Amino acid sequence: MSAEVIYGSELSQQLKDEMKNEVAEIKKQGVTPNLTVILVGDDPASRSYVRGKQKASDYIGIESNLIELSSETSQNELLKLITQLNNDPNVHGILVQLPLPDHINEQSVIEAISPDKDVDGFHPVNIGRMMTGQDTFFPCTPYGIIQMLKSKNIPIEGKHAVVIGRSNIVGKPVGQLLLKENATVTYCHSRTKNMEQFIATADILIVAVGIPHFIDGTHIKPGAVVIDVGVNRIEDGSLTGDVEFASAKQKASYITPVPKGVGPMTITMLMGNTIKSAKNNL
Ligand SMILES: Nc1nc2c(c(=O)[nH]1)N[C@@H](CN(C=O)c1ccc(C(=O)N[C@@H](CCC(=O)O)C(=O)O)cc1)CN2
Repeated sequence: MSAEVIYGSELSQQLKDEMKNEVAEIKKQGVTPNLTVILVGDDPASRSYVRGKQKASDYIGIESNLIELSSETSQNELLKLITQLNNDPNVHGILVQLPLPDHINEQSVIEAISPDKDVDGFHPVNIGRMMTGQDTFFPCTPYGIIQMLKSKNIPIEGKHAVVIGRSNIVGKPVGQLLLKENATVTYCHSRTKNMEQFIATADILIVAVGIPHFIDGTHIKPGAVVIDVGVNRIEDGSLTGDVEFASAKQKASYITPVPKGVGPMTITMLMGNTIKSAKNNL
C-alpha cells in the first residue's frame, strides 16, 4: 500500500481564495477585519510564522498590525497593551506569538486576551466552549487537521483516533475536536506504557510530540490515516516531521507531509477565526 498524501498547502490555498470573497462582502458592510499580532523578542522561527500571518492577511484582505516588543518587555507592559487592544473596537483578533520569553507567564497572557478576540482559541473560556460542544474559536492547528480529514471525506465517526502528545495548543484540543466528530479518542504521552499497542489499533493517528521521526511505519495499522503535526528543523537545516514519512506511507491510506502538510493550515484557520470575529461585529 502507498498512502495518498494530503497537502495542507493546497487546501489552504482553496480556503484562502474563498475567504478573500467573504472578506470583500464583509467590507461592503462597512467592517474591515483586523488581526493584531504581538511578537515579543526576536526568535527567528516566530518571526517567520508572524510574517506568514501577515502575508496571508494581505492576500485575503484582512488588515494586519504587527506590534514588535523587545525580549526585555515586562509581563505588566504586555498585559497593559492587551487591555488596550481588548478595548479597541477596530481590532477583531488579538494574537500573541508563542513561545514567550521565560520571564513572562504564558497562561496569564492568554487569559488577558478577551475571549471574543481570542482568534488562537487558547483562552480557557473558548476551550471550555469547545469542550461543551458550543461554537467558538477553535484552536487553529487542531481545527485545520479536522478540515484536512473532511476535505478527503475521511470518516471520523466510530473510528479509533490515537493522539500522541498532550500539549494545550495541539494534542489536547485535537482530541476534543475528534471526540466532537464522534471518534473514540485515546491520548498517548511520554509516560504511556506500550505505546506501540495503541499505535497498532489507531484508525487515525495524530502525532504531535516535536521529536523528529518519533514513530516510523513499523506499528502503524495498515490503512490508517497518519497526521504529522511535527515541524522539526534538523541539523542539515531542513524541516522534518514527527513521523518517518517513507515507511509510514507504505502502511497508511492517507498521510500528511512535512512541510506543506498541517503547518499551512494553522495560519489559514487563524484567518478564518479572524473573519468569524469580524462577522460577530456586523
Ligand atoms: N500564538 C500562537 N503561537 C504559536 C502557534 C499558534 O497557533 N499560535 N503555533 C506554532 C507556530 N505557528 C504559528 O504560529 C506555525 C507553525 C508552522 C507553520 C507552517 O506553515 N509550517 C510550514 C513550514 C514553515 C517553515 O518553512 O518553517 C509547514 O509545516 O509546511 C505555520 C505556523 C507555535 N506558536
